Amino acid sequence: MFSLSSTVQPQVTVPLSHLINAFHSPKTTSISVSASASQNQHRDVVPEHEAPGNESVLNLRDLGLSDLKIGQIDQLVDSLLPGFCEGKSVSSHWHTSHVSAQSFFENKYGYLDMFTTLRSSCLYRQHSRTLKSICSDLQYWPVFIQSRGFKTLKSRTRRLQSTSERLAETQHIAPSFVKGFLLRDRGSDVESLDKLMKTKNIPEAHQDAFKTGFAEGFLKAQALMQKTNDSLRRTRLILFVLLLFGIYGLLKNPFLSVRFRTTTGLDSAVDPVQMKNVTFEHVKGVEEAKQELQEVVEFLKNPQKFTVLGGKLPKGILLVGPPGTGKTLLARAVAGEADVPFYYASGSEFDEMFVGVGASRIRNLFREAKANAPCVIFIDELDSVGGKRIESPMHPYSRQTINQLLAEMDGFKPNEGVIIIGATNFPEALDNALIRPGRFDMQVTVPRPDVKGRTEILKWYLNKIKFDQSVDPEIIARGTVGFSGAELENLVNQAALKAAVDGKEMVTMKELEFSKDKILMGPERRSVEIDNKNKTITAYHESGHAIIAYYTKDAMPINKATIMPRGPTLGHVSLLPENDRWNETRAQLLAQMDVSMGGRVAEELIFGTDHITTGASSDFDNATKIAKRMVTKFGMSEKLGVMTYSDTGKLSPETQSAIEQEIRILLRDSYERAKHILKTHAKEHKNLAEALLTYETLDAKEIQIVLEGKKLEVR
Ligand SMILES: Nc1ncnc2c1ncn2[C@@H]1O[C@H](COP(=O)(O)OP(=O)(O)OP(=O)(O)O)[C@@H](O)[C@H]1O
Ligand SMILES: [Zn+2]
Repeated sequence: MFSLSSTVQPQVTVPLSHLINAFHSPKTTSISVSASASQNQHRDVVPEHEAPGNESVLNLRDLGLSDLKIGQIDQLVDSLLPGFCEGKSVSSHWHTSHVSAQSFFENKYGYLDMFTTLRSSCLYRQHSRTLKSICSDLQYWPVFIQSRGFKTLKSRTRRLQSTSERLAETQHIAPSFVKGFLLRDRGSDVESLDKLMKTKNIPEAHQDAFKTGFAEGFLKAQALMQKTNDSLRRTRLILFVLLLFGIYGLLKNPFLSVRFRTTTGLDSAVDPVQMKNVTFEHVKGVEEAKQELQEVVEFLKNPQKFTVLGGKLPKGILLVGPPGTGKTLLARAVAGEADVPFYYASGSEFDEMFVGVGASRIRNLFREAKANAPCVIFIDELDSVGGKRIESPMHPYSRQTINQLLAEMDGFKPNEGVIIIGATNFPEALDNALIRPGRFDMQVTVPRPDVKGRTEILKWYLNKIKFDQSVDPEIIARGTVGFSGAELENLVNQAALKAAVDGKEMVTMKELEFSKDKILMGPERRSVEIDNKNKTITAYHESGHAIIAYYTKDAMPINKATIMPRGPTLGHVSLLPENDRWNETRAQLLAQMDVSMGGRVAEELIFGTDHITTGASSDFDNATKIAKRMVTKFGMSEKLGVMTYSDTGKLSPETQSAIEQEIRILLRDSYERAKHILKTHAKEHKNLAEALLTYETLDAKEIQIVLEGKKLEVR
């Protein structure tokens, strides 16, 4: 509430000239309001004794009114000077100015005119050239900043004050927030109300009322304004920071967003990782690769040793091998063995749609690495950055990226201590420039592990879980030809999960076999309902394979037989090679064909020719492939001789039919051999099929027991 107490009379003596001066708007400052104009309304007005020019300028702040609301001032003025507000000369101006905005632009649009603001600031005067260009750029932007909240009486008083002192500046009416910045540090020349009343001879009787009135209003307004001021300050700060960002962005790079992306993407690319915890101990089954990389480790540990002898080590090493064989692990182990920083980057990170982004990432990566030499830079999927697909519309800047990589590799000396290790699954896809001497000139093959390697890898990962002593990693290794290190790790993990699900305390062979089959053939399909007739057919079919494998000298040993549906199959028999087979003999190939034929032969012998099923198609596929290779590739047919026939479609019709003839004979003979074995061992065949119907799955030992005519222990 802003009201003067009722004791205050309307004819209170007020320093009118001061009030008038204080309420003057910029444009009326020069108009001197003579005391006589209002003399007839107030009897005790102190006469104007000072000329306007000499009079010390007084404003609302001097009176402690700087935070009063407009309405409250009106009220105050009205109670102090009844009829004053009706006076045309001053009051009309007052009313107009507090409803209108700071500028015509703002009045019209309700937004700040940013450009006028900038132009009117002293910043603009100091850095006129830079800001002028920004202004001219900015004005085409459809950005307006809402100015709500800036129009306070405080800012108006400041304006009044600065106006009286620097009239010229007020020609450009700057919004209050800029004014605020400009006037913020000015020293206050506020005189105390006491001093003021003394110098202006306010009668003592009215001094208290005068003070109380002002104090009340001041406090009230202060509380109301506090909130506005806080948000005002915050908004000022935000706007200022945004403005600085904008200016920085414009000066630095027109592609502001790209710039930010680059930096964030790059950070992850150049963060070195100290790989002390990974050593060659952790990489199993790739002994040759480890040996070749050992000298790189020596070099990183002691570069001087190599420099003294004048030896040059390759700058780049290319690890080539199928996915999951441990290439990344090997590169980490090199850094770990030498105890140097390891920089990991994936080739696909450098593949960017924007000009120069990939190249600049490479530049940064190498700059960072060189500063921390000796170290290892590892670029995974090198083919995606160093591939041959130049000028592809999907990767318009890949050429730039390759060039940058080449330039960086040429840019440091061989003995500087930076070793670049690249990894790829397709060395053929690499740009030739990358694999010439001086770049990735050393190739290390990381193949799929052999049976010995697989055993080692399985042992390594089995040691990380709880497993039963009966587990024989070698048996699993033998049955996982072609598995990579990553797949073997997965196999052990799946077995551990299976054991946990089944509530077992340890992983046994059963879980390991289970997860092997799951990876090889897909998950079991227990939910599939198979009728007894089909089950019986499957049991005899699978037993047929097993019997042939068991009684054929050169066939692989049986590992397991099952009639549990899995993936697309209804059952299967798995055989285990004793070793990885690098070479196969004619007898071995024929034995494989015979085992394949065993399924169909069994169906025919047991259920009759009319009841054979479609279930043998993949067996025939397999047998036919072997026969065809024997004839056309391995020179194992007497009739066609030791000659290879690569493109059978281009051969003469005679040769083609001769090949077909030979394949047919091989298959027919194989079928007959299988028939002979199954007829001979009909009893064992029946026993095995019935055991399968009872137990669903039989392992090698159990099959042997059944075939020896012994009884299986009840499980
Ligand atoms: N020889 C191995 N010895 C031990 N663990 C291995 C081996 N090979 C692979 N692994 C396991 O498999 C994981 C994946 O291997 P890694 O990432 O090194 O393969 P990669 O050859 O780099 O594959 P990609 O070509 O897909 O990048 C490794 O982290 C490790 O746990
Ligand atoms: Zn079959």
